[in-house]
Amino acid sequence: MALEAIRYQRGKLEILDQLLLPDETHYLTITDTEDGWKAIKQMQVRGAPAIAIVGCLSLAVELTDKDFATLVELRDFVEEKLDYLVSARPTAVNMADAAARGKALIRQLVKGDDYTSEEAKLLLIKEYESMLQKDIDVNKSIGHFGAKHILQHNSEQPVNVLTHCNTGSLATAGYGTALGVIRCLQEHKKLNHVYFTETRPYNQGARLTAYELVHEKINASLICDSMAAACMAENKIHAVIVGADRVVENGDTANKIGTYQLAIVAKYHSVPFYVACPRTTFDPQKKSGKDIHIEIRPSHEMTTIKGIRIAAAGIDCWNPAFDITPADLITGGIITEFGVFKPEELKVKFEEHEKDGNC
Ligand SMILES: CSC[C@@H](O)[C@@H](O)C(=O)COP(=O)(O)O
Repeated sequence: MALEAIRYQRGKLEILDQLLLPDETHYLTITDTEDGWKAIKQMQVRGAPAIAIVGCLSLAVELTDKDFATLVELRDFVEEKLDYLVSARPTAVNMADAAARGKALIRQLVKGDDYTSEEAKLLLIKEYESMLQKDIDVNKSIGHFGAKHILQHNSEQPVNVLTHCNTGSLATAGYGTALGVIRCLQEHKKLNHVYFTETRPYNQGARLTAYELVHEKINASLICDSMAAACMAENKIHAVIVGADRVVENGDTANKIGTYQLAIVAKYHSVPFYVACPRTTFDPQKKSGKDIHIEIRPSHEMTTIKGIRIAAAGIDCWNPAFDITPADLITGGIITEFGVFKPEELKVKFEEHEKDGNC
């Protein structure tokens, strides 16, 4: 059975508390945007697509039983809540993208003046509800294109891959991005072995990816982040595949801290380096990685594990949650729901699909 990280029915939202995994399976009830904001900030839900889905569905549940006297009142409420949700975690762009689309929809409904506030509210709720299935469909396309590309470059033989952080069912509505590619390779019996990093400091690899890989019975070995170079030197790795929190116009990519060093090591060992992400992770407003705001997380996420101190008391910490991988290190390509593209092609490719009404 697939892991269910987000449970939703109209007016009711529950998320699997990822801070308690793998030891405890506990679903947390989200009743409004304040609960949604807190769950995102504290990383009870994390991963760029899942952040956007939970943020938007937290607004959907808050709206369900709320009445608005006018369309303008509804619009002002929605816009304020969306801005609030975007502020929870600044680097991942998917929530900001969903907020911009939500605002555009509500403004269009207000302008047309064809709906009552109740009807407009319902349209927005339905839009956000559709994100769950859309995300799964998008991830399956990413999986398909990524697996196909990797196999074409490896004579269709089973491959060994290396991944970082958690990009699977827990980070999305289901299936996953980089982990979706791995899942697809496994489904086609073309996956030999997965090496994956523990992903310090918050151990999304050791806690969450390990949990998913065990659940899916995928052949895999956990490595410490510091073992990646030795792993590539000693084992034949056919591809490194990671997710993304924000890809900007020139293809520079923000992803979990440690991604940049993996890309450098991959280049040194001539291993193709892939980024797997949906269109909603692309931010054409920002020109290069230098323009991306990197979230700095609290020190205790480095100095303690489950409340137990592992670093000397009193030490200062620098704890950026993400780093930037320059486009020229993304040598395999960027795997999207529309195909695999070179980083510098991405903007044009997405514009073509937008024109065709696919985005
Ligand atoms: C499909 S998830 C893509 C990224 O969001 C993922 O690789 C990542 O960096 C997650 O970081 P996190 O800090 O756990 O939210």
